[in-house]
Amino acid sequence: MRAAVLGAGSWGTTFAKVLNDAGNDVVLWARRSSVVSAIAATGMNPGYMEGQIGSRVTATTDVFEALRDAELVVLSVPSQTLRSVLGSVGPHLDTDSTVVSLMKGVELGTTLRMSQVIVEVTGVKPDRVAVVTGPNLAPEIAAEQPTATVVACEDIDRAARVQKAVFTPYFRPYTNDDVVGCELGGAVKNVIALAYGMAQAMGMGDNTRASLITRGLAETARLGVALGADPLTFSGLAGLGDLVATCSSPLSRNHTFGEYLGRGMTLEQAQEAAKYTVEGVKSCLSIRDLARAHGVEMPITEQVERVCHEGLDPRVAVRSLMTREVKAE
Ligand SMILES: NC(=O)C1=CN([C@@H]2O[C@H](COP(=O)(O)OP(=O)(O)OC[C@H]3O[C@@H](n4cnc5c(N)ncnc54)[C@H](O)[C@@H]3O)[C@@H](O)[C@H]2O)C=CC1
Ligand SMILES: O=C(CO)COP(=O)(O)O
Repeated sequence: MRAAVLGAGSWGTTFAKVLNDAGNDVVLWARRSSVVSAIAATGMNPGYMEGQIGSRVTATTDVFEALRDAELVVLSVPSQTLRSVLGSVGPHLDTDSTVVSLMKGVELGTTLRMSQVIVEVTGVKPDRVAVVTGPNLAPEIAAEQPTATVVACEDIDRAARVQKAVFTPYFRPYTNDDVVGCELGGAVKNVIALAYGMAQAMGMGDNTRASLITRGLAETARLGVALGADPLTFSGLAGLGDLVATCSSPLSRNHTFGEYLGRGMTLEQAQEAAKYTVEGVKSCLSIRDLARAHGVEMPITEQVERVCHEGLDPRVAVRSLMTREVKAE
């Protein structure tokens, strides 16, 4: 297949390598010409991925050149920038191309999931949009460590075609037709990983952390079910799998950012220390709004939002969580 990957950050670059290794021709779109020059000269994208991206991958700053004849159009930019990146792209998509979202966020203001933003801005039908998500820390995949993932699409035949296109001995994709559940699993786990990082930095132990993962999954599933997701999705790779990987890994940017906040940094200080995409910091607001709009209780998400955006001390957030009225599991 011919694939375009828009966004040459950590995951976009690594996914270009996966596509290369699965036998596809790939054009990687980067905003900065320095990134394109580095890839042309060395085959690498230093600062975003270790090692060679692959001989079938070329890079360009011209988005229309990247999109030409692309059967797969893979989107991997920070969630809150997707709408502007897509602005001029719609008319340049091939009529039967598949648009693949790698992003894990919910748009601020609209509370739309990334696949919904794609449909709204480009006009493609929802069954042409696939989502790739799961426990997929990019540095581990770049090192070819065995990883499973999910390709979710309403059109299961299309999901199977994407599955074939990204299947390598180190990257094992499963199909799923629950786009809503898979996307929400990916977005909410970033918020729970912020809480987990805070708890870890405050010296809290394994009971606390297991409680956060379990109750975090419970509130994710509650929101998912309210929005029409299959509850089983949350016990799979896009739910529990990604939640465990992101919460427990020092490679996770959300986990690390949570640690900064747990050590007492302000949001601004943490942002100064972390010059990379931390989706949960913005998505905690949109996910909270989405939950409130559907009458769904998401207490961990509510407290993470208050720590991030209202300056609440994380210790006070923990106390608020623990002293809520008791109830049935
Ligand atoms: N890094 C990882 O391990 C994984 C990341 N993801 C998701 O993939 C998405 C992309 O994340 P990463 O590649 O990790 O982020 P990153 O911070 O490594 O790279 C983001 C890329 O987007 C570009 N960018 C930033 N603002 C832009 C704009 N306004 N217009 C166009 N391009 C812009 C940056 O120059 C950079 O190339 C996120 O939603 C993230 O949650 C999903 C799975 C794994
Ligand atoms: O989504 C990820 C792993 O599946 C990456 O998580 P971070 O964005 O926190 O690094």
